[in-house]
Amino acid sequence: MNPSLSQPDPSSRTQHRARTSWSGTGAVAEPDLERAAAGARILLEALGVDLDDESLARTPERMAGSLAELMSPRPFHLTTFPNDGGYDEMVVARSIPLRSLCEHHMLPFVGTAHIGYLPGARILGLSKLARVLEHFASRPQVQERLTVQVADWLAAQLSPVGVGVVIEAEHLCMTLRGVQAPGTTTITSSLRGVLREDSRSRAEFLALTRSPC
Ligand SMILES: Nc1nc2c(ncn2[C@@H]2O[C@H](COP(=O)(O)OP(=O)(O)OP(=O)(O)O)[C@@H](O)[C@H]2O)c(=O)[nH]1
Ligand SMILES: [Zn+2]
Repeated sequence: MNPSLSQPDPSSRTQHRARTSWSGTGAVAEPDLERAAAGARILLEALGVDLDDESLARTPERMAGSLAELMSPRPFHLTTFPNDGGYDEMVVARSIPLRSLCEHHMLPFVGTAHIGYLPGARILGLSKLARVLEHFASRPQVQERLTVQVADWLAAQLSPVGVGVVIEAEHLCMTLRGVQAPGTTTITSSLRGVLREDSRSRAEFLALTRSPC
């Protein structure tokens, strides 16, 4: 397991690598783009696509590159600051855009996330709430696991009093194909600490994720 994702780091900046190698979390190894393009060519031809057309000639390479891009989290460092002011109310980043890849169909799911926490001794650089989402979204995923991974990571890295993650997403495998239920979105949530145990804190967090700007 990548130690930077499992252990709180005493320093305020922890580098998070773009690629990870452990199994069971949807993480992927370095891509072999040449082999991926060859595979995409076989797939498209088997599906009856004519790749002789000039416009499609490089489609296998583009397809391989696009999928690899959706599985490539950008590296980021964790930045935290001492909570000198003793801030003890909720910090919530709302409507963070999300794109990920359904691990069953390799089709995108897209939506928004609301991520918040009740600070303890340290506060988090705000952009890191979006960066950690992007980190775990950039791999073949299921929405439930993504939601839990973001909450677990924040709980482990920040030791906050509470953590809340709500994700609402449209799965193209459900809206464009298969059952074809356009407009359906799926909501998942993961709460830790006080946000899970205290009904008023939970209600406050969930209200903040819903209230108009
Ligand atoms: N729980 C969960 N299921 C997902 C997610 N993304 C896709 N799925 C579901 O994964 C399931 C895969 O089921 P299968 O029956 O093997 O696949 P399928 O025959 O293509 O199913 P249909 O989509 O119903 O046509 C489908 O029900 C998808 O809706 C997710 O993030 N979480
Ligand atoms: Zn799917």
